[in-house]
Amino acid sequence: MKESLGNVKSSIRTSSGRLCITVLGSSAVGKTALTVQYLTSRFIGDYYSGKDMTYHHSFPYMGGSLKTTVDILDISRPHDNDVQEEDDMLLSLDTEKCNAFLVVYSLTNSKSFDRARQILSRLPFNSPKYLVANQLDLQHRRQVTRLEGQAVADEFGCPFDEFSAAESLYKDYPTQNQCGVKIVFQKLIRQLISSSHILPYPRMIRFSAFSKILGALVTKTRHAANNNNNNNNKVQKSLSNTRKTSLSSCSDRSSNSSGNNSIGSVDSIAVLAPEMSLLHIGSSSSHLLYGVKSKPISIARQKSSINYPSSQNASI
Ligand SMILES: Nc1nc2c(ncn2[C@@H]2O[C@H](COP(=O)(O)OP(=O)(O)OP(=O)(O)O)[C@@H](O)[C@H]2O)c(=O)[nH]1
Repeated sequence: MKESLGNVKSSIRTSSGRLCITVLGSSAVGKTALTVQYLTSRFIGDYYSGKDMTYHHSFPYMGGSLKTTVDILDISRPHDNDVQEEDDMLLSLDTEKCNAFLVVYSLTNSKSFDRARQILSRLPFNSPKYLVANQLDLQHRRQVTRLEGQAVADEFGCPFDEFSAAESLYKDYPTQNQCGVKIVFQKLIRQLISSSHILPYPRMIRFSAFSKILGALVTKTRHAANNNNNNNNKVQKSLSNTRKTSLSSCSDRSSNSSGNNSIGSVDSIAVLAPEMSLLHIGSSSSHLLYGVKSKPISIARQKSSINYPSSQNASI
């Protein structure tokens, strides 16, 4: 038991700073089965119990134009005695971290329902949560009614549903629950995205603003180069000043083999960096940079031959 709780703590802590869904509940309620059902659309039936698992899940959003990685922590509870240590750990969770919780009980087991209620009462108030009753295919062994489940969910202000992780095996339970497991996880991830610092790309950088600035700079520099060297030196000086304020994360992807520092090479992006720095919010900058890369840079390439990797190669 101690070993398992040790795993619980370290799993939740190592995932800090990333989007994370933690699946909690009593032993054998189907936490692993639901997680595997979401990730693979399959019910496997027999899972190794006694080990916490972390699944790294790539989640597309904004119509597939962006992706984020979500850790799904499946906390194993091989035994249900000694809940005190788990409670302490839940109470100590940092409310600032990006954690959402899926609390699971089996509708065939009233003790697991009581435990789910306790867990909900110990979770950070503002974290996204979902209460799920599993094993809906085992209606004949039901010990907890749907109304009871709904009442607890209402008490903690979270959504509630009844599912069967074995939905691919059992087709004879209410059809509104088909694909339900997927919807639960997707709702939680969307809530996490909107409550984290990952801001949608289209609101953050405007295509027209980007191309206007780039166009103005290209024109200005050509003009300066054609007229005289003094003016050109001024432009170069302003570029180097601006470069100091640029995003440091630009540097790793902006190397130019020719070493050319003129407009149209690395400095074009450095000049644009003050605009881009609007996007540089907290730990989520890599996601935002992904948004910056996807369209505007291909435009920049058309106008000024910047040699950047294509947006398909951009990683988050
Ligand atoms: N009939 C049915 N069986 C299920 C369902 N979900 C899980 N099971 C079975 O219940 C058992 C326990 O499932 P797990 O997913 O391992 O449960 P867990 O909550 O992860 O258990 P621990 O790892 O011990 O904490 C397995 O034998 C599953 O096959 C379901 O929706 N319907």
